[in-house]
Amino acid sequence: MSVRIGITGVAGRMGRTLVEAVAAADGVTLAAALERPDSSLIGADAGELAGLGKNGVAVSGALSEVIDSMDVLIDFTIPDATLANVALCAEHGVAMVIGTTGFTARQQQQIDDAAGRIAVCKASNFSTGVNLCFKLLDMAARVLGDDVDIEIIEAHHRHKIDAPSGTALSMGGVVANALGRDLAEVAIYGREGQTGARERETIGFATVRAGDVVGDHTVLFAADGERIEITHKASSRMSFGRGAVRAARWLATREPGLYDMQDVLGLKADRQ
Ligand SMILES: NC(=O)C1=CN([C@@H]2O[C@H](COP(=O)(O)OP(=O)(O)OC[C@H]3O[C@@H](n4cnc5c(N)ncnc54)[C@H](OP(=O)(O)O)[C@@H]3O)[C@@H](O)[C@H]2O)C=CC1
Ligand SMILES: O=C(O)C1=N[C@H](C(=O)O)C[C@H](O)C1
Repeated sequence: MSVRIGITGVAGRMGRTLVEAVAAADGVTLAAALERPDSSLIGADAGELAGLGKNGVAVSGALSEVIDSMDVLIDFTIPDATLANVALCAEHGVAMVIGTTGFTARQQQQIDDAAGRIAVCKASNFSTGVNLCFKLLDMAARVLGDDVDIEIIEAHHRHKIDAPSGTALSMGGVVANALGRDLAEVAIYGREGQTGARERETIGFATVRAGDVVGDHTVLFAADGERIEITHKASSRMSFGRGAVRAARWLATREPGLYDMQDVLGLKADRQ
């Protein structure tokens, strides 16, 4: 059985990549493509928009009109749009893959609540490499403990609207958790002026926005006399697109609940 997929934000950088990723994957069909209701692209062919040639799927401006044609909605848009889609998907029993970043704690709670009714796979980063890095970071933090200063540096393209990146925050969460620290208490989001000396337990974040950088992340563990850096560099959005489509296929047969890419890749021992 082919999993029927809807993609919203289809004219965006990730939306177009996702159309390409669905076309390249086995066991999935593009059932619907969505954009803002007021977009000039409503009615355009989604395949042409993605540079693949016509695929016969016209861009729609209303999820309510096409929702019953899909098993899973993939959403890489903006938080407000994603939340409106979460509510409709929960009503219609449609699973969701969520790649959007920049949610507030309150918005995240709304997603958690919806996951009581539908299967949701939400990840700040759908690439296999970044998810492997999460495991490496956990191991590094546990081994290095409180003997190192930890700093997280990320770089993205000039169009990115949220900072730090969702991935950087997830990486901070992984190392904080491994060290028994609360990220909300120890995170330092940038430094300026007379900051005073660094306190060991803090976790610093530095953000670069420039040009067309797809997504670079480095976590630096610095001790006296040696440094370890764990770095991931994405050079193509297909690394995220392929992962999101893999997650959609995996999600189609799951019970309601909140999952992430670690579940999809089998990296969580307790969910096998
Ligand atoms: N988890 C992961 O692996 C990854 C996550 N991301 C995240 O995905 C999100 C999107 O990134 P990116 O593709 O670069 O951003 P873009 O701005 O290129 O794309 C977002 C698209 O969503 C559209 N959109 C906005 N509101 C709506 C709406 N109500 N209904 C339908 N479409 C809507 C936008 O339209 P318009 O331009 O007209 O506003 C735009 O086409 C970001 O949060 C980013 O951080 C990105 C890459 C990987
Ligand atoms: O906006 C992007 O481009 C990306 N966003 C995600 C994030 O915020 O971590 C993932 C990836 O780094 C690209």
